[in-house]
Amino acid sequence: MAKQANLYAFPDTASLAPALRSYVIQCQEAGIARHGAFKVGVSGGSLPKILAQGLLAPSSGPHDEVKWDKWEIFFADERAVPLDHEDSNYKLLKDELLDKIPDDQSKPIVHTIDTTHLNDTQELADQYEQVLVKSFASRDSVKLPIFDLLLLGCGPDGHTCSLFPGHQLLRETSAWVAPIEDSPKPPPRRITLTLPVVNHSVRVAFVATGGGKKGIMKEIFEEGKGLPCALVNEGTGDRCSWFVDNAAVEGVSYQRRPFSL
Ligand SMILES: O=C(O)[C@H](O)[C@@H](O)[C@H](O)[C@H](O)COP(=O)(O)O
Repeated sequence: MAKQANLYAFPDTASLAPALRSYVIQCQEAGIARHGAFKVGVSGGSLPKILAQGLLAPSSGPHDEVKWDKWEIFFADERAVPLDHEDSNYKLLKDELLDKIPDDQSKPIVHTIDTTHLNDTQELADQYEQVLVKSFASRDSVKLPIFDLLLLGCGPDGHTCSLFPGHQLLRETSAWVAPIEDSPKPPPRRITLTLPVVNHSVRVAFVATGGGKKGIMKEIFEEGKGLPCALVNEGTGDRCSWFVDNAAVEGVSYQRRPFSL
């Protein structure tokens, strides 16, 4: 049987966050061992807050250190808005996490969109793809960028990044970063990593919490039906891990795994 996504369920966010921290640190160490840096993509939603809960906690020792100076942060998707706009995923990450990193610690490199191209989402996407090209070596020599980790959310319709159910963007096979002008969830104009890039990541972690998620979690894990989150599960197998609370997976028939590294 093909290897399947890991489902880790916790009683609440307070117990999920430290496990997510351990998982992220493991990915960080693997990235540093591979290429001297940790290249991570993040999305918006509730993720930055839960991530901050885990990552800003005090270190329990040398094997539990967040090495911010090695981090290169990218956005799995971003809205075509200024960086200080309420809809900006960068602003969300900045407010929830980046601004709270203590002053005596180094700061990560953060790759934001180039807001001079906000009026042209194709150009915005192309420019962001060039940021990836520079960081992951030239596009000619690298077929797809390989993130050490993508940290993603799951929308109530099963979307992830800005890849929405039934949207033609799910069939994109060439671009690394694509524009979308008709996102069913506002704001409509965004850019997003494409499905091949997501599925090529060394590891993918979803964070989904709250009882509002259980209907869509049932669909993703029991039926699939081509939902974007299910396509990532299928494309990444056991490289994919879900960090959820019990409420989000109540009644979902899929084997939970005890969390351990
Ligand atoms: O760009 C967006 O529309 C949101 O960022 C979205 O993709 C979010 O990640 C999911 O809807 C999960 O949201 P929650 O984590 O808040 O449930």
